[in-house]
Amino acid sequence: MASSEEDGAVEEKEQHRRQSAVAMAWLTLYNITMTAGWLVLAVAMIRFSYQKGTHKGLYRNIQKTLKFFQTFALLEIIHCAIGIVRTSVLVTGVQVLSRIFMVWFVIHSIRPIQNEESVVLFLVAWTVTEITRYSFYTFSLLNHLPYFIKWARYNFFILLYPIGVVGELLTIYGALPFVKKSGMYSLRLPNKYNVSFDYYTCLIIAMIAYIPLFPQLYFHMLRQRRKVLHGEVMKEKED
Ligand SMILES: CCCCCCCCCCCCC[C@@H](O)CC(=O)SCCNC(=O)CCNC(=O)[C@H](O)C(C)(C)COP(=O)(O)OP(=O)(O)OC[C@H]1O[C@@H](n2cnc3c(N)ncnc32)[C@H](O)[C@@H]1OP(=O)(O)O
Repeated sequence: MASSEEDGAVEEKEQHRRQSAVAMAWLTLYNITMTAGWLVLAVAMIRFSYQKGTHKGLYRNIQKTLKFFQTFALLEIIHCAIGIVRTSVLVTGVQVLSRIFMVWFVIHSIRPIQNEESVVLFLVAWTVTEITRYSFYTFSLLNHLPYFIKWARYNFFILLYPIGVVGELLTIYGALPFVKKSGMYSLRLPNKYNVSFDYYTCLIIAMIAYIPLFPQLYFHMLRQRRKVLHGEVMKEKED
């Protein structure tokens, strides 16, 4: 009896070990792919600016790569939900979904704003952040993390986060007149479903949502920074 219980425990441990190995292999592959994707985007942005000397047309030039890799990041919510990554589903969900919203429901959908300077602002902030973040995860998983990458991961965001947010908010703000004029994605009464939806109001609500949500993400990163760079033990994780 005791022996069959021991066998069960050994079997369970072995299964757990195999599952973590698969998860680690998948995360390494995922992070390498994402680092490469955002690097391709950075090179394309630099090359475009160098050749054309203007930001006009930049978004159209890089849009396919941006859409692909930012949409692929939806997997991060799944990584948290299934527990292969020790991060809150809520924090990751807000971060990833707000980006998806920007990419598909703002820049992709509202063409007249694609050449705004504010788009460049958040594109640069996102790109530098993601190259640093995914290379940080990759090197950490490979147990060869250069200090510079670790430092960059937990310092760059201090400036890049506000820059990205300002870029996003200015872009949404710039889109409002076009949305109002075109009535896009809106449903007016009367209609056969008997419901109304106003995309213009939805965009204003999204902008207001930054006020409570962005500080949560920023303070989360500041806590991570204290933990990783200064070795402080956080109450959050102990609980
Ligand atoms: C749907 C309608 C929406 C309407 C709008 C609502 C408004 C919302 C406002 C939101 C504002 C967002 C603005 C934003 O888009 C602007 C920008 O991004 S600008 C550029 C600057 N940005 C940043 O710096 C982003 C920083 N954010 C992040 O890093 C993450 O997204 C975040 C989830 C916030 C934090 O990351 P995390 O908690 O994962 O921190 P760590 O990196 O320290 O990792 C914690 C542990 O998890 C392990 N981990 C995580 N991911 C991976 C992975 N892919 N592979 C391997 N391991 C991973 C990591 O190693 C840590 O492990 P451990 O604790 O064991 O060390």
